[in-house]
Amino acid sequence: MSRLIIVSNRLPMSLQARDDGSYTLRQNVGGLATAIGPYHRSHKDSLWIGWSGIDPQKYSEKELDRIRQAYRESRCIPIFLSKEELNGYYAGFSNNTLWPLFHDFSHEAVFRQEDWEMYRKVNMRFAQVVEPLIRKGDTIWVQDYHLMLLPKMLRERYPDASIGWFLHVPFPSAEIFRSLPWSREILEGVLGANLIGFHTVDFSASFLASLHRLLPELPVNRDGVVEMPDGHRAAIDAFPIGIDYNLYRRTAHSSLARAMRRGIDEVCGKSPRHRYRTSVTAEGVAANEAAASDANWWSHYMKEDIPESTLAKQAASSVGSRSNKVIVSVDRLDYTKGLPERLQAFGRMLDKYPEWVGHVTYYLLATPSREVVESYQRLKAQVDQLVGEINGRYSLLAWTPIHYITRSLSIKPVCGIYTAGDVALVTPLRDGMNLVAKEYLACHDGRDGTLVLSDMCGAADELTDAFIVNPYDIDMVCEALHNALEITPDESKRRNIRMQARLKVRTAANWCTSFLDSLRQVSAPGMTDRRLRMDHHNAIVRQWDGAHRRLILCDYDGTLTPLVRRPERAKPTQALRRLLTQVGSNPDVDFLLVSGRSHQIMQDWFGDLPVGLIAEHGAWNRNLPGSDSNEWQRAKGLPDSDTWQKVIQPIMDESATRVPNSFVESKSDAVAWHYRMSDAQVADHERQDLLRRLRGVVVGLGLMIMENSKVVEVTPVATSKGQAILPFVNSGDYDFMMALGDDDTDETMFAVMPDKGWTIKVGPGQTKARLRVNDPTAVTLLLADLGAGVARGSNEPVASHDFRDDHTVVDEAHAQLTDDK
Ligand SMILES: O=P(O)(O)OC[C@H]1O[C@H](O[C@H]2O[C@H](CO)[C@@H](O)[C@H](O)[C@H]2O)[C@H](O)[C@@H](O)[C@@H]1O
Repeated sequence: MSRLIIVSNRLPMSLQARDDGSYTLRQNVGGLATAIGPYHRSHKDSLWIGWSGIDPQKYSEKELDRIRQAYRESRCIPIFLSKEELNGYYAGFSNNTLWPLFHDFSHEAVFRQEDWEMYRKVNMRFAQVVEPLIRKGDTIWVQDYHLMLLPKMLRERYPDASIGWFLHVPFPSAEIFRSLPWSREILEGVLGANLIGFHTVDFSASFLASLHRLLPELPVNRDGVVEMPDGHRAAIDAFPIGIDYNLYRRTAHSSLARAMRRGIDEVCGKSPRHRYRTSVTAEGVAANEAAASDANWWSHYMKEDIPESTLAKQAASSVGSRSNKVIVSVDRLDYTKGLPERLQAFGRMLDKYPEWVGHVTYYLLATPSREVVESYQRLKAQVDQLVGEINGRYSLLAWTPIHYITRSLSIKPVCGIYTAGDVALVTPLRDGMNLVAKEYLACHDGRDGTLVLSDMCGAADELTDAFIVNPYDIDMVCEALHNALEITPDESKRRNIRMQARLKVRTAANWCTSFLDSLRQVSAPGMTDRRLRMDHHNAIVRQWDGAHRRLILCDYDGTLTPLVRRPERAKPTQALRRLLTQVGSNPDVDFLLVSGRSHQIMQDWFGDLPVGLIAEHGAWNRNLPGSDSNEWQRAKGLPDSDTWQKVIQPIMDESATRVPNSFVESKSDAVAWHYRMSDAQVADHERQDLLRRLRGVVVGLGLMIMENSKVVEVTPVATSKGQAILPFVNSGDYDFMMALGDDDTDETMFAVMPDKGWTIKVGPGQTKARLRVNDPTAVTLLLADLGAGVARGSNEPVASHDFRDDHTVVDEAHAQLTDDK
C-alpha cells in the first residue's frame, strides 16, 4: 500500500493555546476533515499538508517552531500564509472568483490579474512544501478549487507520481467556465492529475465539455480518460461524498442533543405538556373565543390587510386540532444557499395556509461567513430584514415564526436542532453535494422527519425520496413545505428508510477509499501504454506472416469496441465490420467472435460477415470452422431455459426495481442484471444482495453465476468461452493462435490457450494473458496491421488510419451520450 499525502487549503486540525503556553490541536468537523480524517488517523505514514489558519506575523520564529511541532505529532505540515497571500489567493481568487463562478453566480465573480498571480504563487508555495516530501510510490491527493494548479506543478517535477484531485464544489457549464480569463491554465493545472473527481456525473460532464471546448487538441476517450502529451493519462469520474452516518446517528442520541430537542419541543408547543399550547395560553384562549365569536380579534396581532376570512381560519385552526411542527435548516450564510428565497417561501406558506400560523416554528441556523466580503454583508442584511419582516408580520404573543440563530454551533447542538425538525428545508441555489441533507436524515435514523431538498445540489441525485424542489421557484417550495408538514409519519418513515439505507452504505470513509482505489488503478504502471509494445507487436506480425493457418479468438464488448453505457449502443461501426470482413475472408484465417452477447444480436450485427460466431458464452454457435451447417447451434445438454428463467428472472427484476438505471437483459440461455448506468455504491450494495439471493437457487437448477463488466449473469453450469473454443485450440490445425479479451469470462479462453499462442488482455485487472493493451483501439490497430499483412497481394488492404478516424467518430457519439444522460 503506497503512502498517502493529502494536500488541502486548510488542515483538518485547529490550533488551540493551552494556559501553560503550549499548543494543542482540535479536530475540525468540516466535510473534508470528516471524510479523509479517519483514513489519515488510521494510516500512520500518511501526511496532511495545508494552511494553518495562523497569521505568522503574530508569532515569534520560536513559537512557530512549537506550532509546527504540535502539528507534526498529528502528521500535519502547516503552511503559514501572509495577509497579502491570503487576500489574493484565498479571499480573492478562490472565494471572489472561482467560488461564485463555479456556483453559477457569475455576476458576483471578480476577475483581477493580481489575485490570479497570487493564486499561482501560493499554489507554487504548496508545491514547494509538498515536493521534498514525495517518495517513490507515494499517492498525492490534492483537494478542491483552491489548489487547481498544484497537480500540474507536481507532475512536472514527478512525472510518474500518482496524483488525484477532487473538487468539492460544483463544476460549472463550459459557457460559464470559459468566461474565466485563465480557464485554460486552470484546466491544464488539474490535468496534471491521474484522477479528477467530482461529486456528480453532471459535474464531470461539464468538465469534459470544457475540455472539448478549450483544449480540443487533447484526445479524450469515451470513458472520460484524457491522453496527456507527456504520456500520463487523466481519468475523470464521479465520487459522491457521504457522511459519517454513525457519528450523526450517535450524536443525535447524546444528552445535549436530546436536551436541545426537548427544549425546542417545549418552545414550539410540541411536548405533551404543551401540545395544545395555543389553545391554553392567553391568546390561545382568546383565539378560541374569537373563533367562536369575532374573528377580528386577530387583527390586534396581524396586519390590517389580512382578510377576515383568513383570520377566522387561523383562529379556528388554533383550537388544538393541529399538532405543532418544527422546520429546521442549518447553513453557512452564503449567497449560494438560497436563504432569502427560502424565507420568502416560508412567508408565502403562512400566507397561503394560515392554519400553520401559531403551529409551525422555523429554526434557522445561519452561521455568518466571509464577513469582510461585501456581497456577504449585503446578504446578511437581506436575511436579517426578511426574518424581521416575517416575524413582525405573523408573531403572536407566545409564538414567533422564525428562531434565527447566527452563531456557529458545534455538532451536538446542531444534531439537537436536526432531531427536533419535523421538516428540514435544504434549498441551496447551487451546491456540490450538501451534507446537511444527509446529516439530518442520519439524525432521524429509523424515525420520521421529512426533507425538502433543492434539485440544484449533488445530494438530490441520491436522495430521490425527498420533496425535490427548484429553489428559485418560491411557489413550488411553499407547496412542498406545506406537503412535507402534512405528510403522515408512516409515509415519511417509509421514504427515510430508503434514503437512509443508501447513506449507511455510502459513507465518508467509503468515498475516500473508493477514490483512492480508483486512483491507484488508473495510475498503475503500464496504463500509460496505449498500444502493444512494439517488440511484441512485431513478433506477432512476424509469426502471422510466416504462418499457414491462423486462428483468432476475439471477444467483442470491451475488446473490439469500447464499453458504453447502453449495450444496444455498442453496435459495430462500418470500419469495424470492414476490418472483420477483411481479416475473416482470408481462407487461411479462422476468425471466431467469442461473446457473451445473445445469439440474436450476434446474428443481427455479424450474421453477414465471414466470421464464426460463439454467443451467450458458448451456449450458441454458428458458422464455426469445419461445420457444414449455416444454422445456429445450441450446445448440447443445457437445462430447459424456460423452466429456470421463470425462477431467475423475478430475482433479477427485483434488483432492477431497487436500483435506479439498472435493467435486466434476457437471452435464450442466460439472464443478466446490468448496472453500469447506476450509482456505483448503491449498485454494489444490491449486487452483493443479489449474489446472496441467487446463490441459494442456482445450484439446484444446474446454473452458475458469472460476474462480468458491471453485470451479474446467470448461465448454465457447463457454458464457458474456454469450453467453447477448446476443440479448435486442440485441433492441431493452426500454427498461429491468438485470443483477445477484456474481462473474467475471457480468462477462460486464456486458460485453455497453448503456451505458444498469443493471449492479449485489454485494459486493467488480473489476467492469465501474456500481453496487455489499454483499450480496443489498440486491438483494432493490431488487427488492421495483421489484415494488411494477409491482404498483401490483395487489392484492398485495410489501412489502420481507417480505424483511428472511425473511433474518433464513435468517441464523439459517446461524448454526446454522456452529456445528455
Ligand atoms: O463477451 P462480450 O462480447 O464481452 O460481451 C459481454 C457482455 O457484453 C454486453 O455487456 C457489456 O457491454 C455493454 C456495452 O458496452 C455494457 O453496457 C455492459 O455494462 C457490459 O457488461 C452485453 O450486454 C452482455 O449481454 C454480454 O454478456
